Amino acid sequence: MSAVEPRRVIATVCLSGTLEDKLAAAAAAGFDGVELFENDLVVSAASPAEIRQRCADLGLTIDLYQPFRDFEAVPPDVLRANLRRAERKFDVMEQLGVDLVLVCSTVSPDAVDDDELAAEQLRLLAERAAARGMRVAYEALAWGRFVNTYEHSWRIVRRADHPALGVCLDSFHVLSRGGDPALIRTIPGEKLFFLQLADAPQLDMDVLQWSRHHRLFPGQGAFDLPTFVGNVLSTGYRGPLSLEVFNDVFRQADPKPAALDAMRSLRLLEEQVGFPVAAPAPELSGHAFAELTVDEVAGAKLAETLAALGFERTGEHGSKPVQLWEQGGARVLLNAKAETPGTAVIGALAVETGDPSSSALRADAMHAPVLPRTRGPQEANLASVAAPDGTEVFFCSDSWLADFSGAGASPVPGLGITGIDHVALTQPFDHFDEAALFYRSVVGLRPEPIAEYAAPFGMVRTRGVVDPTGSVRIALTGTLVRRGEWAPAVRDPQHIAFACEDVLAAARALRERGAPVLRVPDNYYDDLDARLDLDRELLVQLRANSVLYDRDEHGEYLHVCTEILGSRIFFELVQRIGGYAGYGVPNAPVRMAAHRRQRLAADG
Ligand SMILES: O=C(O)c1ccc(O)c(O)c1
Ligand SMILES: [Mg+2]
Repeated sequence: MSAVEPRRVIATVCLSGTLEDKLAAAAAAGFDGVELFENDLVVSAASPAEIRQRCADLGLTIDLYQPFRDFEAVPPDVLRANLRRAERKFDVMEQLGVDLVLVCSTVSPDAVDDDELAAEQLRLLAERAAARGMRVAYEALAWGRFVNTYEHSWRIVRRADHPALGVCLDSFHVLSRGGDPALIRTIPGEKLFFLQLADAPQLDMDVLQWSRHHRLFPGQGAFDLPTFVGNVLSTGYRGPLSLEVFNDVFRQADPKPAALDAMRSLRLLEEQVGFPVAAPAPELSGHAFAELTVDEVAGAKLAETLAALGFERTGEHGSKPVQLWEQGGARVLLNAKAETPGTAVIGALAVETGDPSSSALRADAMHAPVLPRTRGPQEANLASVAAPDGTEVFFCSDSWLADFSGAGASPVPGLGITGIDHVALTQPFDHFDEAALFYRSVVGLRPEPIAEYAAPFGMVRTRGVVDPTGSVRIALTGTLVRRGEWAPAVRDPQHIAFACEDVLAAARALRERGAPVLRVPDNYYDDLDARLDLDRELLVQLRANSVLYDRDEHGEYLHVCTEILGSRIFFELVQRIGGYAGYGVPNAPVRMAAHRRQRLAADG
């Protein structure tokens, strides 16, 4: 693979805002250039020359002007009008300083199914473009009326045989139709004028709707983009890698973080196809700790619950109001820095890496800069970055423990907790796909398949991101849409799930200790019995102790939750038997409804 970095380009359609917002965001994220969408220019008060200057000031080139639609295979009078329209657009392009225009395959009722005519007319267009020092890239839309595969667009371009006419490849149009990207290798690289990249979730729907609403940045969906791009690069193509993502959420999202999300996706893709990377993600060996940001009141409640769970308060931070609680390999920090009464949120999570400084380098290369931090002279130098939802992610070896001193014995015996199994973060709507990509590209976790389910307060999806050895797990949850003000009594709950050797025994002990265990209704156990035909005695025990149960093809999962503590935290004890790989997703709606009952009862 070439050691030369590719040009990184983003289509203005990917981002929200006016053209000024989009250009500023693209430049701030480090893009080299943009595909300028006509709509963005038409609504702008700036002249094309001013837009050109603005881009130059930001260090951006305009790599493509688009789209030009419904040009080819038309009767003579329509052709005349289309050529006139094209000349007007060439005028605009001249002022913009852009020499490449994208022409999409026609969807017009005026067009006829005639490749010879299409090629002849595109050749005419290419001649007009060439006379002005410009070129035309012809793109097969997946829903094009006659031309809807890249092979077909290439046949027409070959037939037209003009140096100013080439193909624009768009991964969405190829992969959404199940096209074979290997045939791309038969196109000479110099006839590939442009490469547009988009991923998408695997949906069974009309391809135009799929494309206009659901595209994702590479690495966020189900398409095999590394293979696709590998094929393109093998032709000798060395033009830009350009993101063209039509997505309803991104169109409304703050363009600055959206552009960073886009840039991360491109960097990850570059790595996957063999471009040099600044720093590979080092191996991880587990969760070092989870830190809860609390106020005094919620902090006391959480401390009490941790004690009931058998945690020991083993230390105090040397210079900050932070307590360390431990059991087995599980470590929780309570940081009493919150000012809002009742606050209890996951402020930070920490992963153990053999090489914290490489992890920090990796994060920086993936556009997640290390956060500034104040520390005392003797304290460990911990690097952390901000996840899209604001959670701080630390990279640690075990030296951080030296910052804590003093110890206290637990008032009650431990409950067989061995470590943190996973940290579950409810993502603000708009940040779900961005978060999965963040953990993948910055931290080196692998996204698992998305589970989608109906919950009391909306359709919800959950996706785990896990390191290759399964030692670090983060469960991301989010709603599919967010409309209106109606909301559950607990907004965006978060939890820490502790791995436990015997959840039933632990649940029994918790009940005896009067710990705030979440009550699970009888209907759930009746349904469990109907669905899974569990052993009688096991079912009795689960029911008596409010323990939830699930199984998959690998094994079984027992879990028990506490009530919500403070604003949005609960703890969970989980027991994986025989390689169960999930998070008890079928039980999530039961838990959500139970937490609402608990909250309403407490408020009531
Ligand atoms: O949806 C469209 O119309 C459209 C326009 C231009 C493109 O490059 C594309 O892939 C789709
Ligand atoms: Mg396209």
